[in-house]
Amino acid sequence: MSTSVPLIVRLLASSVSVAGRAGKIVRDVMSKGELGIVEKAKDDYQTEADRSAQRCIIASLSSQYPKINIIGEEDNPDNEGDVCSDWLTIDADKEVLCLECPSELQGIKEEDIVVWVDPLDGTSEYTQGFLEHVTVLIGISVNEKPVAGVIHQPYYKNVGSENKTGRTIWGLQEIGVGGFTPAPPPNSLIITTTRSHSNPVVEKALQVMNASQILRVGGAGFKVLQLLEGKASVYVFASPGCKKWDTCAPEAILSAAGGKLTDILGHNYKYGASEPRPNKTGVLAAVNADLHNYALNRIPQELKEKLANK
Ligand SMILES: Nc1ncnc2c1ncn2[C@@H]1O[C@H](COP(=O)(O)O)[C@@H](O)[C@H]1OP(=O)(O)O
Ligand SMILES: [Mg+2]
Ligand SMILES: [Mg+2]
Ligand SMILES: [Mg+2]
Repeated sequence: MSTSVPLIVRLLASSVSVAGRAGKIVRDVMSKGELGIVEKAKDDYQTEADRSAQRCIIASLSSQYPKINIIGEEDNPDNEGDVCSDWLTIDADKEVLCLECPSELQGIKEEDIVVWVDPLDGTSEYTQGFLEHVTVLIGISVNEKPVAGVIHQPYYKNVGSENKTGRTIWGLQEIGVGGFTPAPPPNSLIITTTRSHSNPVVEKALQVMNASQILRVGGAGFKVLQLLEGKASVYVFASPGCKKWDTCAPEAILSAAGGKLTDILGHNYKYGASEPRPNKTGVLAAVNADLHNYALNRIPQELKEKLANK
């Protein structure tokens, strides 16, 4: 791959390709039927697909970009078993390689980059058969800010080309987004939120929204896709359950599309390598600032303080 292409663009193009390869591993594990489910903690599962997809992504990216700090959700899967040679993916998406590089990212070096990998977002839904909710997330942050990202949806049904399963959405700050058709938010207020990690505080933050509909689906990636495609207006999750790998890629793509992802108090998360992994103060996201503002102002101060002081 020509190194005349700026690093951040090459890395995004590599991430698009390897996310697709990881998505195939996710499908292959499911079709083999041996999920190898491990309960890491209460309501927190990991399957062979999570482990193998992460090994594929981290081995592929670190072989090409050895000085980038890559942080994955699954603890040290590379210590368990090797990486199959046909998982190693070093090609790069041709369309993305042609993208312009944002001016402020031209001189970025590998040491400036932290990549947050969620090899399988929506593990609960994966084990329960809600396969459309499953995504592979690769978030690229520079100096603690999410600047680019990939959401791959392994089970997306491409209408018209039945044999091609899956799609890959990407975003690059200042340049834009690709891999899908953006759509405006719905006419009435539709909220998207968790289906597998709710609690009374999460429910309270939903009630105050005065929404016409509440969609309960799995995965941070899938919810942000709903915002981008106009299926929901706001993503509200007043819980510390999500981690940096859940939100880095979705935030980068949403921001590149003109949207906003913050915590429940309206503050931005930082994505430096030393940041605490949990997003302690929840997730609030919308495809434009007006909807984000509306939702932020609907949440009562005491609920914000409850989350902030947990
Ligand atoms: N309480 C929790 N324990 C573990 N993971 C959580 C929890 N809450 C949220 N997550 C992670 O954030 C994602 C979005 O949350 P939800 O699906 O509940 O809306 C989940 O798919 C899961 O990611 P993952 O599936 O990668 O472990
Ligand atoms: Mg998990
Ligand atoms: Mg996740
Ligand atoms: Mg995961």
